[in-house]
Amino acid sequence: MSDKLYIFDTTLRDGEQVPGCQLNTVEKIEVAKALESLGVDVIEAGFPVSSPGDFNSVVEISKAVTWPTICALTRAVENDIRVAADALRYAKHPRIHTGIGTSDPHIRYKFNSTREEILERAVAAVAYAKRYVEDVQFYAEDAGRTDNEYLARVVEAVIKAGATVINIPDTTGYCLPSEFGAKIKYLFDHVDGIDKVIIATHCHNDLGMATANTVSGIINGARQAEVTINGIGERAGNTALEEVVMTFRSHKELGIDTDINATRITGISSMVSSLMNMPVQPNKAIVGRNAFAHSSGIHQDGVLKNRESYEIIDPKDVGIDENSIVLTARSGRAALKHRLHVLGCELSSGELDKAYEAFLQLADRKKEINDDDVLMIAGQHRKASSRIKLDFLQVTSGIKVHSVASVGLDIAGEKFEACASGNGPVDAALSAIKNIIHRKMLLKEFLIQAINKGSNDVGKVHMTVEHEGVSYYGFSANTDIVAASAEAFIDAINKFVR
Ligand SMILES: CC(=O)SCCNC(=O)CCNC(=O)[C@H](O)C(C)(C)COP(=O)(O)OP(=O)(O)OC[C@H]1O[C@@H](n2cnc3c(N)ncnc32)[C@H](O)[C@@H]1OP(=O)(O)O
Ligand SMILES: CC(C)C(=O)C(=O)O
Repeated sequence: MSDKLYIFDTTLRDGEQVPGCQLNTVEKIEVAKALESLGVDVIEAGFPVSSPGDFNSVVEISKAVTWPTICALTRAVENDIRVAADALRYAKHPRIHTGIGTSDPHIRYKFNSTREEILERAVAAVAYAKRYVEDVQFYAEDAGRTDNEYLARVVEAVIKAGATVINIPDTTGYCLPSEFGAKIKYLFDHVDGIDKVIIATHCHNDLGMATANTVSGIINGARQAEVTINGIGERAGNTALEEVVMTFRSHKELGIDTDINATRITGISSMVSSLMNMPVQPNKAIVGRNAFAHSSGIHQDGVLKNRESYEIIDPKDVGIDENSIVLTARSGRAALKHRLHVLGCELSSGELDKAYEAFLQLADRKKEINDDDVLMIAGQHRKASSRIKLDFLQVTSGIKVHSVASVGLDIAGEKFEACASGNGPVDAALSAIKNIIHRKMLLKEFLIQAINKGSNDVGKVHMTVEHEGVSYYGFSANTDIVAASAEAFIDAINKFVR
């Protein structure tokens, strides 16, 4: 039996505070429903007093969502709490999240106050919120930099006032994981009544330690993790939901788990990223596009032999069909062979060696080799066993000059050469080929496509050549589109010349 870790998602409150990430009510409902399907326990839907739009979003999310608790944030201010309670009136499980800064910098600079006064305001806010809802969560803002002894006094007092959940935020992302874990342990060791409430972590990522701090807090007794999808949030962001969930799924020996349906993680990550115009960095844990991509030969070989060589999570567990083997100049034969196999091309080991040489030459010119490139390389091997092969091709063309091509063909081991001019380089090259192959041939279809973007890219040529009333298809791909056209023409001719 695992201990349950409650997931409190604040994508729609702390995440939405980020400049450019604001969502309208319809979009927020869409995210809230996705969070519900994901299996989060609490959705922090907004800060109702902050604007009529945010108030309305909390109202509508409360109506739209059934299972999760709906939480609304307030300051330790009576009007904030009244407005939050009003916004939550349709929630099936409402929670008011109230609190105040408890660190010395907050007390001195933000509030120009004293520890005693702040303690009294904290208790009063919780007691006031209790008039409206049973479930009251208290946050000690900047708890990460709050003196532990004082923090323990505040926590004990708000528990006595009726708080059901106590949130210990590392608001400025300052703590070390050991320090944050020790803080949570200190509270468990020094606060009367702490066993009656749930302790929550709410860590920011200013030093890149949000997830580490959250995990450390949970190992030391916290049972609610406050997180956002993709880790979005103020400044460097909040703890990422996907990282916490998958840490506990990966470390079963910790005996802690969530109710999250992790196979929905990738889908909701893309949804939030696109609705909030917030791209996910490619190397982001779990949800970055490279999180399950292997691009170096040694890793690819290892993963192809057994996924677990380089993967601690099965991509299917987070909603990705399969990992990806990205072909680059750092890939080896194992990866190329695998891709060829997936594309239906089986090569002998000698052929694979040759294909690999061609692959490396192309990979040094292009950043990434895609399936069309691989097919092109495999196609070159088909060409190698063809009767007619292109031996050489030279073309001159330009503006206000005639295009001229000279072509050399190898036909069953015998060499032939011819020249021709044309109204463009492709026309000249094809005419030169016709001057060697004396057959009636009609070019019926001719299509050139760039495979990707960029002037260094490979061009694909598809061609249909009619001979004696029958159409023959020819294909080639080459970074030189005139060469690709000549090769596609020869590919088609090879199909009717014996
Ligand atoms: C760490 C966090 O993420 S906390 C949540 C942060 N999110 C937001 O701030 C977004 C929503 N905020 C808002 O819309 C506005 O700031 C409002 C509506 C809350 C307040 O607006 P204003 O009344 O114009 O105040 P303003 O934003 O300028 O200043 C904040 C005031 O709240 C006080 N305050 C800040 N936190 C708290 C708190 N937890 N409890 C009580 N008072 C607080 C400040 O001391 C300051 O008071 P002062 O004006 O007496 O000095
Ligand atoms: C309001 C609190 C929970 C917060 O967002 C923080 O301290 O970062």
